[in-house]
Amino acid sequence: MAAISVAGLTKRYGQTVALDDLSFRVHENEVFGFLGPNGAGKSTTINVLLDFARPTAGDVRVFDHDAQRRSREIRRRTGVLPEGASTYDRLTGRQHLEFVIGSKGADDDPERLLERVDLVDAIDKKAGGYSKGMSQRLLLAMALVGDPDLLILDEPSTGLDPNGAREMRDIVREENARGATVFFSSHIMEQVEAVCDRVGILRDGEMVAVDTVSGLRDSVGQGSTLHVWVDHVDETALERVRSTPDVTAVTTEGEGRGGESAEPTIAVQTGGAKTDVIHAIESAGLEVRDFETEETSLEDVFHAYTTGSGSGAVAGEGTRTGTETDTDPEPDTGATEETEAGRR
Ligand SMILES: Nc1ncnc2c1ncn2[C@@H]1O[C@H](COP(=O)(O)OP(=O)(O)OP(=O)(O)O)[C@@H](O)[C@H]1O
Repeated sequence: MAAISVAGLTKRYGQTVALDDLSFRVHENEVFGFLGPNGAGKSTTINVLLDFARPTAGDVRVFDHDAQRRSREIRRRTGVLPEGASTYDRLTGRQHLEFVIGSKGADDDPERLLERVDLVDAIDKKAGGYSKGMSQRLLLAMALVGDPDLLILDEPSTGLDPNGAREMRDIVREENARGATVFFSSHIMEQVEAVCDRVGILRDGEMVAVDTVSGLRDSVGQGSTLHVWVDHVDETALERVRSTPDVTAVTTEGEGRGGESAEPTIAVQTGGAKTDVIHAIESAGLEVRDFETEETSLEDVFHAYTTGSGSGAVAGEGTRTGTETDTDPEPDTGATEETEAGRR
């Protein structure tokens, strides 16, 4: 059973198509990174998963429950850190947590939750006096109440300093080790790369790629870039490098490292053996002074897919097949349609 199954999801706001026939699955107990530029439709997708926005068309299931008809059950099993959520100035950290614990019928200890996010010292201080990062830590603690089966984190590192961001990643890993599925929406590549098993890239309401980070790297066809510093460059050497297996692009740079030396550089994009490239250069009589490899970053992959140069592969995906039916006869009336406040 998939933790999240989205099939043919379209969401329109008037003339705006926020989501366009979107389909993807998140497996149980995976950390799934949901990436996309501003306005791609990430928050809209999350709002539909939690029934804060109703789809125009499509089938959306969380733990095999229909997202509209079984939203109460889904929300009970889900911890959410919504993008742009704020805390209540007049309530303390403890009171925030007690409210969530009570409304979920959980029995967590607020002190233990705040220890996890390194905020226990401020447990009885009013959130109005919290810094942005402290508020974000409190919101993360609120999402952890009741050991949810699914954690939905929308831009969770907003307002966090590098230490806070690292702690947040540690918590994602701990939650995942406990058995939780984590749906991690962000446009910060490093965060996603550090914790996610698979990544989906959304562009203009469409999923343009779903794969592991390394699979996505391969799919943009760049492999890695080998920078080779040489004594001089000539056409014979470049031609030999171009005809080396798995080399996809060869460029030269006149400046050496730091810009002050005259050492020219050959930059080679290759999915194959680096030694083949070095041999090709040396066989043309050039002296190789140094070389280094630059892996394609997820940022490069993101750029390729969100600016139109990606290959558009959606790996390991498939829309839901079969004839699952939702058995809940009681439609949940707790939905708040399309309101920002409804996400909190
Ligand atoms: N309540 C709404 N009413 C009208 N249009 C909306 C509403 N919510 C979202 N949209 C539009 O839907 C599209 C997708 O927005 P969404 O907030 O889902 O994107 P996002 O990927 O979360 O962006 P960001 O990274 O900036 O948070 C945008 O064009 C946005 O303007």
